[in-house]
Amino acid sequence: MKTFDSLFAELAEKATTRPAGSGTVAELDAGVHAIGKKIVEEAAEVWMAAEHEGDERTAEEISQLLYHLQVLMLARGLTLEDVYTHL
Ligand SMILES: N=c1c2ncn([C@@H]3O[C@H](COP(=O)(O)OP(=O)(O)OP(=O)(O)O)[C@@H](O)[C@H]3O)c2ncn1[C@@H]1O[C@H](COP(=O)(O)O)[C@@H](O)[C@H]1O
Repeated sequence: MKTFDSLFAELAEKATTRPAGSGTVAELDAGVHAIGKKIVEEAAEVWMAAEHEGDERTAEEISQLLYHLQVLMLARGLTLEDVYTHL
C-alpha cells in the first residue's frame, strides 16, 4: 500500500524521468494555475463526499486531493520536509 511519502517519491521520480503517458507529467506541464484549479475541485469533492456519501467515497476523494497537492508541491519545487516543518 502506498503512503504519502512513497507516493511523493514516485511522483518526484516521474517528474524527473518524464515517462510517456504519465498523468503527473501532463499535470506538471499544465502548470500551477491548472493544478490549483484541480485542487479546489478535489477539495469540493471531498466536502461533498463527506456530507453526502459513504466512507469509501470520502476516502477516495481525499486520496485524490492528496495526490494533486503533491503535484503542486513538485510544480513549486517544494519537498516533504518543507511542508512537514509546519506540522
Ligand atoms: N493517486 C493518483 C491520483 N489521484 C488522482 N489522480 C488523477 O486525478 C484524476 C481524478 O480526477 P477527478 O476527480 O476529476 O476524477 P475523474 O473525473 O474520474 O477524472 P478526470 O475526468 O479528471 O480525468 C484521475 O483521473 C487521475 O488523473 C491520480 N493520478 C495518479 N495517482 C498516482 O500517481 C501515480 C503516478 O501516476 P502517473 O503519473 O499517471 O503515472 C499512480 O501510480 C497513482 O498511484
